[in-house]
This record gives sequence, structure tokens and C-alpha cells, in this order.
Amino acid sequence: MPSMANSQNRQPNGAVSNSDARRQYMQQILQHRKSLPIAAVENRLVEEIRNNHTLIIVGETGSGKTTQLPQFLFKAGFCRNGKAIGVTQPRRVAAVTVAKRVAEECGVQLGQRVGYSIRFDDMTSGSTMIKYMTDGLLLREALLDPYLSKYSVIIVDEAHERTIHTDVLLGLLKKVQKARSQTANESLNSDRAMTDSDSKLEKEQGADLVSSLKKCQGARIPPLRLVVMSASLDARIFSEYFGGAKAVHVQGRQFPVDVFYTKGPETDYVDAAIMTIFQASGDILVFLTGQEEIEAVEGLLKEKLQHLSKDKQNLLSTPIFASLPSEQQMKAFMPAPAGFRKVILATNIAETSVTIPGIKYVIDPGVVKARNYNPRTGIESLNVIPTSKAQALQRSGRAGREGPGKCFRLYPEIEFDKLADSTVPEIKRCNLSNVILQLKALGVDDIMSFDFMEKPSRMAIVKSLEELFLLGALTEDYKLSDPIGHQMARLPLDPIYSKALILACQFNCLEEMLITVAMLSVESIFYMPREKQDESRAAKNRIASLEGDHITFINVYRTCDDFLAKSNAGSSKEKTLKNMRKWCKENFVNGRSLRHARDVHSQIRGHVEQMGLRITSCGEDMLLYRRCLTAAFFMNAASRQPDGTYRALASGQVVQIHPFSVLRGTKHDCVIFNELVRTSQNYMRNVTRIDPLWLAELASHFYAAQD
Ligand SMILES: Nc1ncnc2c1ncn2[C@@H]1O[C@H](COP(=O)(O)OP(=O)(O)OP(=O)(O)O)[C@@H](O)[C@H]1O
Repeated sequence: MPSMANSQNRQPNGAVSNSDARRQYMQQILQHRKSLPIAAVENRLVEEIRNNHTLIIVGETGSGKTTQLPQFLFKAGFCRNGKAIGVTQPRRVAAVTVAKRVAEECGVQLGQRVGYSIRFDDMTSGSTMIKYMTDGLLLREALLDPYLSKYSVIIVDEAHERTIHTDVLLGLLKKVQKARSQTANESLNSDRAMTDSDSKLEKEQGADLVSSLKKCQGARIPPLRLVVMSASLDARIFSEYFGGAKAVHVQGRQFPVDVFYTKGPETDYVDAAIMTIFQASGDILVFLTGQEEIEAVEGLLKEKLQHLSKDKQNLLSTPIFASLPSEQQMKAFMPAPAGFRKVILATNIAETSVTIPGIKYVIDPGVVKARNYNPRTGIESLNVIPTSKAQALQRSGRAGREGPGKCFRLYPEIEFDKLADSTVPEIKRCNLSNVILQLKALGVDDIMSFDFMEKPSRMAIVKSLEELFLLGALTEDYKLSDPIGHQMARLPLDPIYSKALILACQFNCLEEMLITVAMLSVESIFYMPREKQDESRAAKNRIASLEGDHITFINVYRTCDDFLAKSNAGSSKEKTLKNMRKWCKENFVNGRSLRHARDVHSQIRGHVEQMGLRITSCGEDMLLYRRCLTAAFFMNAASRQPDGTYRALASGQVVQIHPFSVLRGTKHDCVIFNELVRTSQNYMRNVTRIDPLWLAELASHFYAAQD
């Protein structure tokens, strides 16, 4: 697409008229919009949405679904009476970039008519009528407005991804649709006593929904229109779930994408990807499995470039992955400097919805890192597995958005045929505590009979209910407890971390726990380059705490803070960043991760302050802090066996301390940990030593029951 820079008009005197340039630019955008396949069916789609409460739209990648449909609906009057159109995306980066694009297409400032809202970043205002957001955020909105009454239409985009939030959201939207149809039909009388039909509704919909219904008495909320969209979904499953909802297929794609396969299987896809990068001639998007692999490829590319002649060093690599702060993610969307080719190294966060300007080539090794959870053992593992056909299709769709493109799949065509059509829904393979807590907060008491599109296993539900009960979020009859459960549901964190923060307030170490939670939310704080193993190990030992990883993280965070305070009093943001980079380099700390942790820290701090929790520090008394860790993470405790291995007290499994832990090789009677991961063995990650007696004292409800 043209950009403002190259669409400026020259006046006779050679000067550039901004208004002419703008007019010309808007004209080009209009032309572009008209050329999208979806433009040909605008009227039909609007009519279908008027006539059907739920519509499923399947259309090729790049056909214009995400950017155009909300604009069609706005134009057709769906935002009358102050109502808004909500569009959900599984990923933050898509919500942000698409909103920016649509604001530009509408010629409005971002945050006015068109905006976005993602966790910790709200770019909307009272006048926002087209709102892009993550599906998780809409779930949170439902906590405050169970009827989602400000929306006339909700579009659930990229539904094929089947993230846990998409699945729960679909169930919730089905309920909200039903309830809103009822309010539209029944005009409620404001002082009517509760009737039989009310109590029936309360049973079906949950008390919170009904009480909100009563609040809305008189203010009729129109029925909610729902659109479910994707390029690669099995419309039949969605249609069945929504009681035979109509499905529409939008034909045609904007630009062709040629797909190439390798002749035989590749033994090393990273190697193959690097070779392909150097063979292609334009901007390239490469899909990799995670931060570590991306950073390794960045290093390999740099090394390789050094061996090339100066004129061939015109390659600029930019990473993009989920735990990268938003402003750094946005770098992938900027054009490469003149004379350079850009290589975007991405995880699957760049797989759907996004248009990365300049990208003509996509390299797809055909693998993805996926979460897996075993409710029986409580072990969550991250495994590299083949993508599904739907994912492969989405990846190739990232080329060919501004012109014809090419996609290089680094596996033979015969392998493609063997791929599963779609990804196993996340709800079937992860811990459910978080969503169950949210559903409870939404007034859904009976989780077992919640209308999930695909029901998670009974064991997974029971395990999570149990976990929430043990954390004090649920009462004995599995209702949300007051105030703990309600407070936990307000924090946008895993329940166990929310609980840790609430407890830390009582233990007078909330300042330390905020740092802990922030540091635990990012990947790999330390880095150990192969060629500098000894140096990096020595740096880590200097800052490590003998008590364990949690206090080590606090040391890293605070030592860097102290350094910055000393070295840049009153200096600019750029200077601070430069100093931070320097400190991180010298101490073998991953600067990206630490910056992200600082970001998360300030955001969670904001939430905690809003909740009125008092933020105090335990000072030097880290014993108090370790006791607090024990009180929060008691379910993750392990004691040492005579043979030197550990046994997880909750599940009885044999576990080991992770090789990256500062406690590796030490001997302590009892430890707590944050995560159990399975690679070659069952490893505990992020480990701190505790006194075993604390468990009986601080978690008697659990350890008494265990005996
Ligand atoms: N940020 C952007 N910059 C430039 N062009 C863009 C941008 N976003 C979208 N486009 C253009 O608009 C077209 C339609 O994009 P849109 O996201 O609406 O398609 P889609 O059908 O939703 O695709 P997908 O299923 O891949 O998300 C793209 O192919 C591209 O040409």
C-alpha cells in the first residue's frame, strides 16, 4: 500500500501540499478498499447480519474480513443509538495493528471512532464505535457489563484458532444473546417482584446476569448480533453450535501466493530457513517456535552476514514474539531502511490477521510450540509439534497482501497432506483455573453444564475447581468467596499469582511480590551465550541468592534499578534505555525480558493500587517473604528423598531441580517452585528453599488433608 511519504503532491513551486497529499492518499485507500474481494458482497453481508442473529463468515486470507466488515456495519447504521461494534482477536498485536489500519482507512484519529483495547493498554474513548480487542479482554468487560450492552454486534475473528478465551467467549456470547433476546421481547416492569420466569432465568443464566437484567429494566437492549469469522474454519461445527446458524463463503483472494515445498524432509529446519532467507530477494517473514529460537537465529544471521561482502550485508532482522513489549513488536511493522531487506523472525503471533508491510515471502518450517497440560499430574509442557493445515494456510496468507507472494514450506508436500485439519482447541490442553474463576465471577456457577463448544474433560474441571478452592477463591459449595475470590478475579493474572499478591499485602512484602510476579511473567531472564559460558555463569553467581530463584530475580530487578538511578538521574528515556542495555550486557541479563518485566510490573502495580492494597516492603527480612511464597505456592512444594531426588508433595511425582535454577546442585529438605515442566525429566522451575514446618503452619488446610 502507498504510504503518506510517497503520496505527497508537488505544487508548481515544488512545495508539497499536505492537504492534496492527504486527499490523494485517501483516494488510493478507497481504491484499495474497493478492490478487496469482500467489497463485492458488502450489501449481501449487511443484509445477512440484519436477518440472522448469528452469522458465520468464511473468506480467504486477505479478502478484507477484519478491516472491512466493521466499516460496512458502521455505514449501515449498526452504531446508531450510541451502540458499538466489537471485534475480537486472539492476539494483542493483531488488535492493535488492525485498529490502526482501520482508523487510517476511515481518516480518523486512533482512539476516536476506531480504537482498540488490550490488557494494560486502552486506546478507546467515549466516541469509539468500532473497537478491536483481544477475546480475553471482552471476557473481562463482561464482568462489569454482563449483557455487553454497549455492543450491537460482536465479531469473533480468527475463531479457527480456538484459544481458550475464544471458546469461553463463544459460550458466553451464546448466553448473552439468549438473555438479550429475552429482554428485547419482555418489557420488564421496574418494580415487579421476582416472577417464576425470573427465577427460571436466574437458574439458567446465573444470578449476576439476572440482577443486571433488572438494572436494565426499561432500558431495552436490542438483540446482540454475532459474527464468527475466519479463513480456515470448519463452518459446520460452528453452525451446529449456534443452532444451525447460517454460513456465508466470501469467494476470491486479493493476490495469489505460490506455495513451494522441499523435495525431502529437512534435518535442521533452522539451517534450511537461514539458507532460504539468503536465497530470497525481498522482505521475508519467518515462523519460528519461540524467543530462544528467534534469538539464536538472530545470532546466526549476524554471524553469517559478517562473512559476506559489504554490499551483501543489507539484511535487517527484527524479532516479534508475545512477551516482547508492544513498542518493540511494532518495529516489525516499520519499513526497512532504504537499501535494506527486512527479515521478521516471528512466533505464531504473526500468523493471523496481521499485515506486515513489505512482506512478499513467508518461510514456514511447519512447527509450532504448543502447550499441553495433564490434569492428573499437574504437569504443563511446551512441546514443538507440527502445525495444522489451518495454521499453514494462515501463515502463507501473510504473503500476498500487497502484491503476489511466495511461501516456502520447509517440508515435503506429502507431509502437508498428513497434517491435522485444525488445531486441538486450547481448552482441551491447558489448566482451566483462570477461566473457571472468570466464569464464576460472571455468575456461571455450574461449570459442568456450561455450554462449551467442546467440553474440557471432567477431570480438568474438577482439578481446577479444587485448586481454586484450595487457594481460597471458592467457598465449600464452590461459590466465589468474598472478598478473596472477587479480588482474585479482578486481577488479570493466573489465580495463583493473584493470590500471592493478596497474601503479600498481609505479609508486608507486596513490593517484593510485585517484582516476583512481573519477573515470573517473562521468559528467560538470564542468557548464557555458548562462547561465554564461564563468564555468564560467574555473572549469574554474583547476583544469585542462596535462598533460590525468586530472591535472585528480585536482586536482578533491584540491582538494575539502582544502577539506573545512579547513572541517569534526570536523563532522557533513550539514555535510560541505553544504560539499561549496558547493564544487562555486562551482567548477562536478557535486556528484552527485563524491560518487559518492568512494563508488567508497573501495570500490575496500577491494578493493585486501584484495589486499595497497601504496598509495603519487608526490607531485609527475606524470611518473611519466603514464608509468603510458601503460603501462596504451597501446592507446589517438594521434599528431598534419600536418593537426592525430590518428590512433589501434591502429586507424589519424582521431580528434579531445573538445570537453570540457582539451586541446582544444592541440597535442601524442602522447596517450593512455580512450574513443573517436562522435557527429558520432570523439572521444577523457579525454585526457593523453605522450612518444611511452614507448610503445616501456613497451609494446614492442605497438608492436614494430605496426611
Ligand atoms: N496495516 C496494513 N497496512 C497495509 N495494508 C493493510 C493493512 N491491513 C490490511 N491491509 C490490506 O487490507 C487487506 C485486507 O486485510 P484484512 O485483514 O481485512 O483481511 P482478512 O480477510 O481479515 O485476512 P486474514 O484472514 O488474513 O486476517 C490486506 O490484504 C492488505 O492488502
